[in-house]
Amino acid sequence: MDKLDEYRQNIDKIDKEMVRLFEERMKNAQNIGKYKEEHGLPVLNAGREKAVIEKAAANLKDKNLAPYTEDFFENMMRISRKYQADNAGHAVKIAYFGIEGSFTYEAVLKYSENLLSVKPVGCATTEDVFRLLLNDGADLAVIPFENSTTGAVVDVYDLLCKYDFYIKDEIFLKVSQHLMAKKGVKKDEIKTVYSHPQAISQCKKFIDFNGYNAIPYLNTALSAKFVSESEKTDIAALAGESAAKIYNLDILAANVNTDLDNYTKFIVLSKKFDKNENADNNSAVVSLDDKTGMLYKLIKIFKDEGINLTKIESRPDHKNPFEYMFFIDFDGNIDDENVKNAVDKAKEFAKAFKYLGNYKRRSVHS
Ligand SMILES: O=C(O)C(=O)C[C@]1(C(=O)O)C=C[C@@H](O)C=C1
Repeated sequence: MDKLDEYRQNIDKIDKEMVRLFEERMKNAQNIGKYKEEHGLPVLNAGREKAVIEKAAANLKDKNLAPYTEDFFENMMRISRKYQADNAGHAVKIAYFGIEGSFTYEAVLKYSENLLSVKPVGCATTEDVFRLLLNDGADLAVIPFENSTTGAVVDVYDLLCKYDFYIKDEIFLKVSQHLMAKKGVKKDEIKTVYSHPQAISQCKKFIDFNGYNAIPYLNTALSAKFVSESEKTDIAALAGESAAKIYNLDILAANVNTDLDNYTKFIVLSKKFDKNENADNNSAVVSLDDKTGMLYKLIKIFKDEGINLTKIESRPDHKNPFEYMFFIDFDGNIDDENVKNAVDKAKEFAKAFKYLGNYKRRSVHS
């Protein structure tokens, strides 16, 4: 028996023992999952995960293995969470854009800190997310809406007009893009980078400086997966840190987005309108007749009710070329008398007025 066979035999024995321990661990995770469901506790416990990872690293004899151990435990607890959610009786199904490791997936995790069991369901395109919610394949949907560097995620604005869903909440996430490639690939070998068009725009300076050929891809995490599965060694992806971990890629350059304070706002969509007494922000989309002073008159409705209009974003009206729809946000709860009045008056005044929801305003620090 040569040395290779001997090492492999050792590994086989270790794996057998690991499978036994894995099964035992998963059994306990399942019990914890049941307990949490019965006691109304969320599956994700970020504090506990941090403590588990720190304890595992502290137990190492060879400290060089610390980053690998952290990776190993992070992944194991991700699997454990998924198992808990898969076994839960009442998990909230959340449709989201992308696959595990996408920024939207991170947003779902952040949102699920406040929920009991959550089953994230990944979708390849933003419209697939809307379709899944429409066809009862999900209870809620999470979708990117606006980025602090590149602005509106325009197709989502258009989909909000096409489908009749309500915005139920918003989630802010700091977005850091990293250049990542297969293990062993050097940065100077890279010629082509793949990513979502928004990520490509966010990293434009870095791409231009390095002379990369940038190819748009469906999603940041999908581009990372594509790179990990490709035979090519001159390609890289632009994606987040968790995508690098999940798809086993090396980060060759970190934080390559032009604007380092780069945030994305995600919205949570629901089919039904739920009243929320803490809600203090309204969204609507309005179209107006193409006549002098119409926008002024719309704004005046809110001013006269003493309501702060916090956003106006115009988007082309696809049914009427070179006419525009106005996406507006305004303060207040829909049960406030002045908000009700303003909405009623705006509905009467506008050519079309679609109320998009009443939810709690969050900030990049929340
Ligand atoms: O300890 C818990 O609360 C668990 O649910 C178990 C576990 C784990 O696998 O260790 C899984 C998910 C939590 O986010 C934290 C830890």
